Amino acid sequence: MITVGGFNTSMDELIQLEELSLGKVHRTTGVQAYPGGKGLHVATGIAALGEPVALVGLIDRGYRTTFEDWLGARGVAFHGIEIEQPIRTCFAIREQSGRITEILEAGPEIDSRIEGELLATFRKLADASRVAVLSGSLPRGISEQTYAKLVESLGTRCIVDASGDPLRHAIAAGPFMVKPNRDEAERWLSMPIDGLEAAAAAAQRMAYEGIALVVVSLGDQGALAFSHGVCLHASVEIDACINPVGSGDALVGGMTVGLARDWSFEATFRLGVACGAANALTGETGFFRREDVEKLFPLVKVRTFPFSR
Ligand SMILES: O=P(O)(O)OC[C@@]1(O)O[C@H](CO)[C@@H](O)[C@@H]1O
Repeated sequence: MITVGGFNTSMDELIQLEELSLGKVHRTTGVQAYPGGKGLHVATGIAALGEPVALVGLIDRGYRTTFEDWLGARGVAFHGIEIEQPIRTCFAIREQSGRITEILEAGPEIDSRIEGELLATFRKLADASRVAVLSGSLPRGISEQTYAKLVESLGTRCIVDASGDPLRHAIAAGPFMVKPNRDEAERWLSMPIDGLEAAAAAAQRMAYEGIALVVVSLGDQGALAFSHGVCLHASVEIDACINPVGSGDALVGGMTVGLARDWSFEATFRLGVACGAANALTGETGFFRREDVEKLFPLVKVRTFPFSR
């Protein structure tokens, strides 16, 4: 089994507009709402590839049935820790041009009792798993060291996809894999990442902190992966980018499956990049079709990135 900690669950609203102009009144051309949060997308991606997966996250009474039904239908065992306050809403505004603007609510503040339940549930499941994933922002009220402490205390290989201080602390704790995007890697390095060379340098520096596998996702430039002195670049062309929100989560889901199956570095990375691209082919946020992944997998161009510093 694989366990995903996607503690700060959300309802994701995808709002479609002709064009966004700051300070103006807008009328929508479409609105869709989906259960969301980075960890939830990672878990549904893992399930879509056929691996048993559990997701641990917050839930409120109003949305419990929606989440359980939605996740159950996708093959994810949901361990929702119930809170009194509503879970957060995250908005993605998609303009006709395809440009996307995200507005993310911080979410409810939780107390020590809920934190205890959340972490105990995650630890128990993760300890019995082949791989554990910690993904997304932490709920307010939880220490920024939480991911780091979990990484240190678990006997399972851990993958962390986070940002800011939770990422910084987690990197210092030495998880098996981290997957920052360009912005997150820039914040960690306090330096701009203006191309593949700089992304490779960032990945190498993270790896030197004691991380076996570092992947930096770079949007339409693909992704770079660094492991045991080898740097790979991978990308794949797709016909139309419909909704790229959640592509990083899909990449993490695919790589988690590759790791759980003990695939090679190259095959694991290829699967991750195929999943990330497949995610952009559907309108639903953080969702891909397995058949798209199967079509894209052989088309992903993976090459050794000539890099030495
Ligand atoms: O605040 P977090 O957890 O870091 O990110 C939340 C979020 O942007 O991540 C997903 C897309 O990757 C969406 O479900 C959600 O809106």
